Amino acid sequence: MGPLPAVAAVRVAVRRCLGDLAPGELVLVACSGGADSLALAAATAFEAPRAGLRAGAVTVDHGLQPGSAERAERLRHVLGDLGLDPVEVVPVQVGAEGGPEAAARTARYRALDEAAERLGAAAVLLGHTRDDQAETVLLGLARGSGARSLAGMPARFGRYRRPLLDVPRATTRAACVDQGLEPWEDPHNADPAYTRARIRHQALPALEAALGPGVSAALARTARLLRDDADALDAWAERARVECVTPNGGLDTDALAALPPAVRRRVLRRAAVEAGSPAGSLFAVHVEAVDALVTAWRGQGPVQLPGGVVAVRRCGTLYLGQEPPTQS
Ligand SMILES: Nc1ncnc2c1ncn2[C@@H]1O[C@H](COP(=O)(O)OP(=O)(O)OP(=O)(O)O)[C@@H](O)[C@H]1O
Repeated sequence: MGPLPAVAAVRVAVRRCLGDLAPGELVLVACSGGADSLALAAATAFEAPRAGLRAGAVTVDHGLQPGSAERAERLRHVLGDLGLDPVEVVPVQVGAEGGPEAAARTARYRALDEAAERLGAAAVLLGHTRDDQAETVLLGLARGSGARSLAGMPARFGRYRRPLLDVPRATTRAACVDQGLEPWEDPHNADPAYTRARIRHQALPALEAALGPGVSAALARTARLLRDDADALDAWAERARVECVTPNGGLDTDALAALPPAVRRRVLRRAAVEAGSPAGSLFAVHVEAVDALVTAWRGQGPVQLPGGVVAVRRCGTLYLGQEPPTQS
């Protein structure tokens, strides 16, 4: 008898994701002990050896909840019993910058990066599912984000891979039950103090009740479509930017004005980031203010951007830098 459907679905997703790795390479599963990454760990332990790969796991102990160290040790044994080797528990210190969730994420990725370097891993697998992707898109919609944000999480970035982006959370849960695995339920995931939890437990169920089932799948599909669109627009903007650059390092406002707004805003955003504006602090309002120097010019003064960057228009040229250029 073959594996049960949920177990098979997770394994197929993992098999597809590992196809390009060379025999003998090490793949690490980032496992929190939750249903998604536990099902991912079990599937990787099964699939990797069949592809000639080695499979290990890393679990990061954020130390934020009582008993987290003991839980991590128990998980180490569960992962070892699945056949993963090595299995590492990495304790981290979580700072405060950007709020508790962002600080935990920063500490986690740093620990995962270090473990991957130290162990020489070719890939690190994350357990984000189709439902996580839908939640990300809904969050972006609620914030009025552009295509890049609505494109959600990429299936790959650097050494990281997300094999389960097309797999529903219900399937990872069923896969755990079918294999006798007991996932840990992070109380934060149900805590309405967190936006993500409210999206998961209130917003998406309300949408499904009003619009019918399939909303999560549709949102994840939107992410896939918008990723292609955003990639195409980014490539267009990169070519357009080169054509807008003036001999003295500014941007020609006539050339900018001739671009479609979606392309122009990307050119301006990129120019601001290159001038030293941190990408994470540069919002649509900032880019729109710079855009007004091009498309709604009425002699307005410099635009201040995060990171001390200033955008200023002089004689048909837009300059972005730490200091406005001296008048010539
Ligand atoms: N403490 C951790 N140690 C290792 N990897 C982690 C940890 N927390 C999260 N991850 C990785 O990041 C992914 C997404 O994290 P997120 O916090 O959304 O998931 P979770 O609900 O805690 O766990 P899961 O996704 O396993 O159900 C996890 O699937 C896992 O691959």
